[in-house]
Amino acid sequence: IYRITLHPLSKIPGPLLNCISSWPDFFSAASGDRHVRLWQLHEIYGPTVRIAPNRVSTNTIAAFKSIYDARANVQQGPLYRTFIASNRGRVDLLDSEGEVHSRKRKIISRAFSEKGLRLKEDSIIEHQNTWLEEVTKTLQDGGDHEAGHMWTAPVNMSEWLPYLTTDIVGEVGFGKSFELTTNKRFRFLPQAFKGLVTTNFMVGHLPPTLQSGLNSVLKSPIMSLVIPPEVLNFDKFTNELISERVAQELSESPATAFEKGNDDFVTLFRDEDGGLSTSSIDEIKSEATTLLVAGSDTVSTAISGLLFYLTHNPRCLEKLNVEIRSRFSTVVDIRRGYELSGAKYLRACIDETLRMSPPTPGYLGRSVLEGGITIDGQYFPAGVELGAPVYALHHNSDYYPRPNDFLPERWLQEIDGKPRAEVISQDPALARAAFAAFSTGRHGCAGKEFAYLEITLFIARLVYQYNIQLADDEKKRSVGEGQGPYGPWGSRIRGHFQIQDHFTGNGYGPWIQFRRR
Ligand code: HEM
Repeated sequence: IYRITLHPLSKIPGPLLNCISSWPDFFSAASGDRHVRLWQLHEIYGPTVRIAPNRVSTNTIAAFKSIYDARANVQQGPLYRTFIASNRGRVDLLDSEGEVHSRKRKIISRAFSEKGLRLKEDSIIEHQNTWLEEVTKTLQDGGDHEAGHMWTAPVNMSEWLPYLTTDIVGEVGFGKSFELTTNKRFRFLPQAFKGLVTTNFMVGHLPPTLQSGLNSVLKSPIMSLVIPPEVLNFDKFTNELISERVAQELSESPATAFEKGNDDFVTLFRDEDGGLSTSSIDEIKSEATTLLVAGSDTVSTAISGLLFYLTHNPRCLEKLNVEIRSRFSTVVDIRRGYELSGAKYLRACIDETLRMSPPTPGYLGRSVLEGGITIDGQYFPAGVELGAPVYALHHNSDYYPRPNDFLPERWLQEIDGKPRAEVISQDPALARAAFAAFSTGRHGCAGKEFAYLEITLFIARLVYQYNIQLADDEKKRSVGEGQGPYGPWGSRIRGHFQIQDHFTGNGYGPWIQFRRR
């Protein structure tokens, strides 16, 4: 009764069950569809909704800016304590606060600086070339180069792209390619990432009393009896990976390492004297898990989504083909620089994909600190959890007219030489302001520029060299799409790439075929 009468959040609208118990939000998180459920709640209850006794969701730009502002009076919410627990009590960049966070962030940001990106470009391209060679090796049954029938067999992007993005993050982050693309040995990794985030996401949404109990269990060795084998293998894998890389690093003087252009996370964590102390090594281990997951899962979901939307919207694919094929005269020229950053339609397609099916689609909760915070004119006291869920913001029709249509044009000032206003009633500045795919503020994505580079190079080099199409097999064509008129509200549109929200989001498909131009 207290929770719906005298509680400081009692005036905030929301379903009665959510206001009195944390279980409905837990079940929503466990289902993988919490992002859609939050969108539904905003459609019903308006911009501010109480989604659990002590948890509020908002879907306005002002709230998004205030909650995630670098100086906002908040800290990472309870979910992040579960991340710490499952990382054996070690605190990493994503879970840390204050000075610890600033120091870690400074180190990790060096990897994604202008110089860092320049150093990594060759490696990204090399991995993408290997991947393309591998997935285009098998022609469809009856395929015959001579006869001009050269479509490859359909390839499941959400199975194959994680191999590529894991290879890339391994190479640039830890100086070691895992070679998932060409070798089956480490192909358990993407499943392990998924298992780990899904478990953490569920535990992190249990009612508070149960959660703190389970967090202690997560830290204890007894967990190794119940943790799925691929997650245990992952733990062993990161420990061995870092130990091996550290031994190699220590065999080189700091000057040699930097001269050789080593700028992975191991080199970056050297202290001012060039040493690598035991605490730094422990710190690298704690960062490894986050970086491997944050840097691979997200990018593969983004590229899968983009291939889904391009093959479902032939008009957009055609425009993109024309843009890329007319800007470059050879694939070798497709690198960072003026021509690639001038490919505005490509960037608009990427942003529209990240809007429609964001790889981190959900509610990134923040706990209000002593002194409280005012959001959209409303005061929230210390202890309340606040968040502006990415998917709900991205489908808010006040900011994005026709929110379920894939319209890259909404991001452009000029469309085919005509002022944008004549083509679509979308203010690109408003679209930009409500864009939350990478979040913002102190914990905003550290790898944003790296992610754009990876996706841009991949798509530009792909469409320059290949024609692509959705699998011609009826069953495979529908993988990844919405469920049609009988599916749940918010998941019905066939042309909408569906994702599951487990903190990072995963999709299924699309199955794509390639044909060399
Ligand atoms: C399309 C791709 C990506 C998307 C949509 C994305 C999105 C995000 C979001 C929303 C956050 C904030 C999470 C939170 O507040 O809980 C975040 C944080 C982070 N991301 Fe990304 N990310 C992407 C790619 C990458 C890549 C490629 C890397 C690195 C290789 C990376 C590294 C990080 C790190 C280290 C953080 C934590 C930052 C901090 O807490 O200070 N991300 N990302």
